Amino acid sequence: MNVTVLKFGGSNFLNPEDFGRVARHLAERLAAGENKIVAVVSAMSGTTDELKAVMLDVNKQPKPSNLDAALATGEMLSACLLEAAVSGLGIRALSLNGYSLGIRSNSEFGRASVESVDASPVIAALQENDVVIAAGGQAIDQSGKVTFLGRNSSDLTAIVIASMLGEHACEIYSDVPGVYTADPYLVPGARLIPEIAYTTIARMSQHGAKVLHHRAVAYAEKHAITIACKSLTSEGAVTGTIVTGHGNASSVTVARGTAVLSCRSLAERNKLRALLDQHDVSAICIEDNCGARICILCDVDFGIRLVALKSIRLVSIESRTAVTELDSSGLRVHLESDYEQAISRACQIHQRMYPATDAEISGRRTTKQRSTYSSLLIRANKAPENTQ
Ligand SMILES: Nc1ncnc2c1ncn2[C@@H]1O[C@H](COP(=O)(O)OP(=O)(O)O)[C@@H](O)[C@H]1O
Ligand SMILES: N[C@@H](CC(=O)OP(=O)(O)O)C(=O)O
Repeated sequence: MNVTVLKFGGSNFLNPEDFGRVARHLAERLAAGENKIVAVVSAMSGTTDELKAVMLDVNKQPKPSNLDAALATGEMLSACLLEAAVSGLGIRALSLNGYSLGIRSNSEFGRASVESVDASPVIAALQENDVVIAAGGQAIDQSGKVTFLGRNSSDLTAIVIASMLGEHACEIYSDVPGVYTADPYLVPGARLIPEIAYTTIARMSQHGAKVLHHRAVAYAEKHAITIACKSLTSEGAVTGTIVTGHGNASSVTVARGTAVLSCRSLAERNKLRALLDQHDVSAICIEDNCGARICILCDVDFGIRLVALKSIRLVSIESRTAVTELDSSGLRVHLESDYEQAISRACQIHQRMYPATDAEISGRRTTKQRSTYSSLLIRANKAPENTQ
């Protein structure tokens, strides 16, 4: 069966009307001759943070499995809303979620790893429907509990589904058309990279380039899946970057909310480093004269929980923004306590890498629109537009 696999990130869903916009794009693709479509969706922009905050309001230390089940509802709702929008256009559509997708993970709640896949539920759904919608970032463990695959992990779900269906390509839609030399919302003059190697984008992603998830990129490389990074505009889909085996570019990344852990000795820090590596948590040792420190760059909550589970005693944990320059000579990480300071530093580094024109320098940073949890619920209670 010839299947097109696409993923729509939370940045595509700022408002409930956006489900209709994505549904119309899927309808156009089918009308243009595509056979079957799997659309993987993320929670609406900002929803995962809001769900987490609500849970922590109710219980400061929820069971990890309980928290995962709550976070997964963000993507489950998006999948239901897209199913409603697509079927409202008269297209046969069905949504699946962690319980029904056929993706199994281990039980490392908070950032579980995919262990096995069974394509039969998705294939059965595709036989009966033209569009199958999958809730991203979730799976089930051995005991049937839903697990969360980590922040921004819907990309991983899309690549896993493409691979399980034997496809060699996956389209990832975001609010930017592709991978840039820096976050284009923060650094004026950031340049679009038309083709980039898996290893280069994976490193950028581990250091804060959210546009693609590094574990999704690693899975794509292992299973020879080409990723097309795209954006849905009023003129249709635009492709900005293709991720394949080639392409390199210097870049600067900004990762907000990284955790700097001060250990009691170098030996303890090395032990901690080994533990984080073993669980595939990106971290770097800080080599300076300020003691034995290590910085967790992604999966921060999961990393800190691991440390607590192993009863490793720390001197302190501090939050920092990490600014990383990546070029052919390797990478350098700068840690800043002030976010605005971190952005200025990123801009300076980028200006050194890619001297900008006056127009680019005077360009102002753009901000993103975020929806709120309460407005989401109020709007989701309204009848879908196209279901008369
Ligand atoms: N180097 C980069 N290239 C493109 N986008 C980047 C980069 N670094 C950070 N970003 C950010 O990644 C965002 C897209 O990722 P994300 O917010 O997770 O989108 P989605 O919800 O669609 O998955 C962009 O809006 C941009 O702010
Ligand atoms: N629940 C995930 C959803 C996800 O993957 O997000 P996105 O595709 O919008 O980066 C998160 O926000 O972490």
